Amino acid sequence: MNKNAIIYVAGHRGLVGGAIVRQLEKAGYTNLVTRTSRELDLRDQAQVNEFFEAEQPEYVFLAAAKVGGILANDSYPAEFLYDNLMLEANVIHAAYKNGVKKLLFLGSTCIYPKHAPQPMPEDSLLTGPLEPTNEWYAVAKIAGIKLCQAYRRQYGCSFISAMPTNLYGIGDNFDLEKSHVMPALIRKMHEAKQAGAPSVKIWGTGTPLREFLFVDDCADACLFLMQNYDDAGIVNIGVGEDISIADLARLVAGVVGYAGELVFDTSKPDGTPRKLVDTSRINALGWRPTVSLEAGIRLTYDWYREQLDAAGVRGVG
Ligand SMILES: NC(=O)C1=CN([C@@H]2O[C@H](COP(=O)(O)OP(=O)(O)OC[C@H]3O[C@@H](n4cnc5c(N)ncnc54)[C@H](OP(=O)(O)O)[C@@H]3O)[C@@H](O)[C@H]2O)C=CC1
Ligand SMILES: C[C@H]1O[C@H](OP(=O)(O)OP(=O)(O)OC[C@H]2O[C@@H](n3cnc4c(=O)[nH]c(N)nc43)[C@H](O)[C@@H]2O)[C@@H](O)[C@@H](O)C1=O
Repeated sequence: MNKNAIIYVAGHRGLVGGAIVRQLEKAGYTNLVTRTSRELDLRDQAQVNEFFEAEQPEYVFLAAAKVGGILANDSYPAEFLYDNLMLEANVIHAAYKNGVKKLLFLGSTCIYPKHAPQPMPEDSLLTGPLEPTNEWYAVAKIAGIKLCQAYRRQYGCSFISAMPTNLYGIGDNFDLEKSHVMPALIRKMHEAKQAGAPSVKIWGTGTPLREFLFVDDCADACLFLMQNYDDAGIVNIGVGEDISIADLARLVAGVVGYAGELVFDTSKPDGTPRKLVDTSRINALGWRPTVSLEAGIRLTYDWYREQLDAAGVRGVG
């Protein structure tokens, strides 16, 4: 990618798309094209075709998707399947039709079977049943991977797919019903501290194991793959270490400065018991993350408080 190449970042207002834009700008790329979902609904094929014909992007980071935590995935199976299938099919097909030089599709580690070997290697894809709370989303993401591989095989398109582990960081969604666990814990602990509440509810048993990657590290990996990788095989992006949800809650409580009790609400789902990716493929290519879990939580908490401050919400403790 030369520095004035036309680069379309789909989903630039989201957690990952926002971080990709920050990385691209930091690296000196000057010709970024972005659209909000209001300006361009990627589920609409006519709008997508018109956009690609007009803008002629040379590179595409496909970070637009219908995304959410365990409860949102479990509650809205139709949208998680339909929206994601439509938008990725439209973007990938238009990228082929308009001669895009390279496209990076973002999947997720929930594409792997619920009981995949740990850490999960890329070749465990499609070797067993999926985790029921997110199978709709996972099926759409697997279809996106297969679209990239099909257009590469039939038409020689340089379309690649990356599978990031659970992400968090600046620009995250802090909605308590729809978010992932990290922003939910930060918000719950912060509000409990402000209110002097004696306890905080943590969903599930606290025993599931998850791996967390700071989003700017993920964006760095996306840029690295765009520049250094061109193959049909999918590539995991992760840190290679996991933590139980109970220990994560204790870590977040420490960063926020909340000393109350953690109560486990077992009426909420645990989801997959463990999700740790095998990162040997991306490590062998020469990429590693740089932000530790505790440092990443601190950066995210600082950013969250800045947002509250800017919105005039009491709670900067
Ligand atoms: N968050 C995580 O933990 C993980 C995320 N990923 C992957 O990273 C990618 C981005 O996720 P993340 O940044 O967290 O998600 P966010 O929800 O933060 O952002 C998604 C973005 O997609 C855009 N979007 C959604 N629907 C449409 C549509 N119909 N038309 C146009 N744009 C649309 C939204 O645009 P707008 O704001 O304009 O409405 C939004 O900014 C996804 O593919 C996801 O699978 C992978 C692993 C983990
Ligand atoms: C990225 C990934 O994200 C999702 O999978 P998930 O890892 O299960 O997601 P999660 O972050 O929502 O939960 C992780 C764990 O944490 C527990 N947990 C505790 N307390 C809260 C809580 O307050 N909120 C949430 N959301 N979870 C909580 C929760 O019960 C679960 O055991 C899928 O969308 C999937 O499609 C996907 O790709």
